[in-house]
Amino acid sequence: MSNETIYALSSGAVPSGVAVIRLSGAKTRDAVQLLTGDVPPARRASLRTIRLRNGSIIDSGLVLFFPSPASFTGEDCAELQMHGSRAVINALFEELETIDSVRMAAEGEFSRRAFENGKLDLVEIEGLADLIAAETEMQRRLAVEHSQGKLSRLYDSWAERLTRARALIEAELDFADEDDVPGSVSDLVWDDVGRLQVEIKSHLAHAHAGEIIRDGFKVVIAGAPNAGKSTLMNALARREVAIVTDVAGTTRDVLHVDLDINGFLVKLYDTAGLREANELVEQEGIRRATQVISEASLVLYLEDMAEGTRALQPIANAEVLRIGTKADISAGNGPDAYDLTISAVTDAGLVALRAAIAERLERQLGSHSLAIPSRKRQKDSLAECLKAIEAALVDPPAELDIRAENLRIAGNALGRITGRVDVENLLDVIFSEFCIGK
Ligand SMILES: Nc1nc2c(c(=O)[nH]1)N(C=O)[C@@H](CNc1ccc(C(=O)N[C@@H](CCC(=O)O)C(=O)O)cc1)CN2
Ligand SMILES: Nc1nc2c(ncn2[C@@H]2O[C@H](COP(=O)(O)OP(=O)(O)OP(=O)(O)O)[C@@H](O)[C@H]2O)c(=O)[nH]1
Repeated sequence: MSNETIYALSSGAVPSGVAVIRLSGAKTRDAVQLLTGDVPPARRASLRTIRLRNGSIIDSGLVLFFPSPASFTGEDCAELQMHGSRAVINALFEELETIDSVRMAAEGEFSRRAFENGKLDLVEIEGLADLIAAETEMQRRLAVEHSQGKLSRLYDSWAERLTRARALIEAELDFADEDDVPGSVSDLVWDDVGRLQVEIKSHLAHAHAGEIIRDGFKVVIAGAPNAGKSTLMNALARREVAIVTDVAGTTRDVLHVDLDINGFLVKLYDTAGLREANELVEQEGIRRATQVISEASLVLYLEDMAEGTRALQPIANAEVLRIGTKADISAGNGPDAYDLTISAVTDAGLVALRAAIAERLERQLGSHSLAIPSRKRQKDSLAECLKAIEAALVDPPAELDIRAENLRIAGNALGRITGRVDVENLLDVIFSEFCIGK
């Protein structure tokens, strides 16, 4: 596979002002020569006319050549920066297809080659995928942290400590008879493994924050029919996402919008009004509402202050904000009955509500660095690492060779996160997340 040269459109949707077509592989130099008549000086943007073999002009563009190994993939790479029209790109691609062992890249194939050539590790690759998908400021910051190797360096340093510990234990095993490895060496080893255990535990405890930043903070609007749930959803989304009527039981399906609150992704859900329903569709709606409420990080529990109608209690493991609605027509039982009162008609209370969501979110996240895991894959391997360390430290201690074996298992779990240890079966899953051209 890797002796083929790949190409793809790496910039966004066409038409665009400029389109970047990337090439990587052994035939890159030949392809550039064929298209432009020469190979421009390394890493310098050079304006060239790009032609078909028969001499007719496709377009003029900037051409960059990155000789191996100093390129994104580590192979010979080139970029053709052309006018971003479908016709220009099609003509260029057709010409590239005529070159032997040059073909269109698959999703993530450039990044995969960068990984295979040791340019990026798996955490950096995942960070890059997250960076490309980032929509909010905090997602961007987290992704930058990952893509720049901050997390990888931490895992590598932990893996090194485990290796050092094992080396010292092996020495103790080898020289046990000779009595020349002082007992205190082994004490130092286990002290450090103990400290490592504490560090990994605390790191893992922050995974939840990483997941919330990457995947979003789930906020669910719940309450009795007609409480004003869909109206609030529309007001927060600033568009008509949900149907609003004065018919109780209008919302059936769970509706969803993404909000950006203080740079955090907030996933907001509108649910069917909670009541004893006889009708099948509404019952199903309520079942779905109950389900999403149970997964929420924060529930906005709405009550129409004019009606004072009490909904069925939602089943929330999450924090609940009690919100009195329709403040323009009723003050209800007074503000004390609610955490907040709002009116979607006058917009009263909406700024305070956004601030309250942000406050709950930031409180649930806690404040710490962004060198934290954000994916289940990372979390699972860290948990595995921790389990093996625990086994190595269990009291009363096991035989020394068994303890050393547990340290080896722990180190491998860390190595799998960065991809330095057997991960072949994971690669297809990870790289399929990318778009073509990355
Ligand atoms: N035009 C263009 N812009 C781009 C990219 C690109 O590929 N092309 N990138 C693509 O993601 C990002 C920048 N990331 C890059 C990362 C490494 C290398 C690279 O050539 N690395 C070599 C040389 C390093 C050096 O000279 O300092 C290497 O690592 O050996 C290039 C781009 C964003 N902007
Ligand atoms: N005066 C006033 N009316 C409101 C306000 N918010 C919603 N309403 C009205 O209350 C009625 C019900 O609003 P919806 O947003 O559909 O209520 P819901 O809770 O989504 O209702 P279901 O989908 O049936 O569960 C509509 O007629 C809205 O126009 C408000 O702040 N003030």
